[in-house]
Amino acid sequence: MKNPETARLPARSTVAILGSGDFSKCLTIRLLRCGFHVVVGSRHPKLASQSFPHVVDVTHHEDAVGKASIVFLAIRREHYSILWDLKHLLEGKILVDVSNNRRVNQYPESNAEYLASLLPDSIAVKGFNVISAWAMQQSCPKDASTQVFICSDSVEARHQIMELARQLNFLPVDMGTLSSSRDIENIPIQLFPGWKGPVLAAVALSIFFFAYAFVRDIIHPYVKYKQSDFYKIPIEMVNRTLPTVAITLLALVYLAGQLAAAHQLYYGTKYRHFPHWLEGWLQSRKQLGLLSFFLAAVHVAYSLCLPMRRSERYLLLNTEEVWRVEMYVSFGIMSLGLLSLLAITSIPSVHSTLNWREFSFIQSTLGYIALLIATFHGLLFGWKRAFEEDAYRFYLPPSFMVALALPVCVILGKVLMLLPCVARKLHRIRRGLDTNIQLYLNGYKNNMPLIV
Ligand SMILES: NC(=O)C1=CN([C@@H]2O[C@H](COP(=O)(O)OP(=O)(O)OC[C@H]3O[C@@H](n4cnc5c(N)ncnc54)[C@H](OP(=O)(O)O)[C@@H]3O)[C@@H](O)[C@H]2O)C=CC1
Ligand SMILES: [Cu+2]
Repeated sequence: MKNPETARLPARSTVAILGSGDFSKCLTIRLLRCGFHVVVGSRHPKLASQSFPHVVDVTHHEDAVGKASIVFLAIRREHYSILWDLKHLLEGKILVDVSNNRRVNQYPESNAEYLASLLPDSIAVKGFNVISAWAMQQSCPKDASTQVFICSDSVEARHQIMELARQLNFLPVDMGTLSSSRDIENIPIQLFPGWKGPVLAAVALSIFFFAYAFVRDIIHPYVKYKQSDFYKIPIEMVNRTLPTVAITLLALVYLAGQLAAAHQLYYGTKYRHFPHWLEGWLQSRKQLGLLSFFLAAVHVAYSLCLPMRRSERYLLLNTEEVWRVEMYVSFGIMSLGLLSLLAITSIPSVHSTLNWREFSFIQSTLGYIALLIATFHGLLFGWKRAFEEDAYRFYLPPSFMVALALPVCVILGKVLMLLPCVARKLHRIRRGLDTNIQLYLNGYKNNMPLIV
């Protein structure tokens, strides 16, 4: 078996592409733009050449692979059998498999491993499959969407293709041996893999809080006073459910971190694995936070479209009431503002402009502050109602009170966690004061008082 060229790829070197479909066309454009020469292999070169720029050499498969040491396979896995006839021509060449499947784990082995078993004398490299044809022909902003994952059993070939990716203005990510190709092939076809748990949690909480409010605020008046409030379902009920779910999700974001800290404290080490469920929970904090943000934003929209009838009631309210309403609206807006900051900083291109400390300051410190303010928003919304007798229907308290239980616990948990830090700081300040007083007294004794 011949070795692939190890030198860096000089510009104007030739790259071959088999297949003349969308991916082939877009890859050709990118290669040309970055100074490479391209030769395309097609079953019908005459026909295919019409859709490529003139400088591209569109020819038969045999001819194309003979002209380059790197060959991109822009054909589907189902058609890899045509490579069998080119076997001797492809010996020692680097074959880049860019293919994707329609379903996760569609075949027993990954496409790249299948290719390697089909042509053992060539060098299979997996890569570029996460880039869509459309993104391929874009000029290239440097963000997460330009990452390409590359793997191969040949270290040299892998490095050579990573270098090529860099020259095409992509960000190559070294994924090691060809056994990673299955994971790489699954990347573009997973539908929101990290979102399943958080969305299920949001849906379950929504159903719970909606049913809760429905029983309390619709069924109860109906049973007790024959009063029909069903018209409240589309706006009032929904707007009662949204903030309760939003604040519960936000509390869940921080509860996971606290459980992790408790786990570490309990076992006295941070090198012990978290249980599976906690690991999953920790990894879905970003999604939980974004869902919370989304629901809070919708809650604001709903609140705005609740008729401005409240403003008339202002005339009837006493000063204390006006204060309460003003403050609860203001806290709501503030916490939404902070939540949008959290949401924006979790976008990869924004995230990458922050260092680790900045990111954790925004996501952790400001996140807790957002939770605290949102809790105040809820408390101010109904501090009086909680103590009124008719607030309890079927012995059920208003849903905002149920929803506030978890955030309050999480905030108390954080305060508990902060206590040792505060105590240590106080201790340090006191020790500092003690020494200063001692110095002062000593100085006083020696007739030279110190100013502290
Ligand atoms: N389109 C995209 O956005 C992306 C595509 N990919 C992957 O790139 C590969 C190509 O995709 P795409 O360009 O969209 O597909 P197309 O269907 O547009 O093109 C595939 C090409 O394969 C050749 N071909 C078709 N049938 C046969 C056959 N029976 N035998 C041999 N060759 C055949 C044809 O070229 P000719 O007629 O010249 O021989 C055809 O142009 C796929 O594996 C896909 O998974 C990966 C990432 C993104
Ligand atoms: Cu609110």
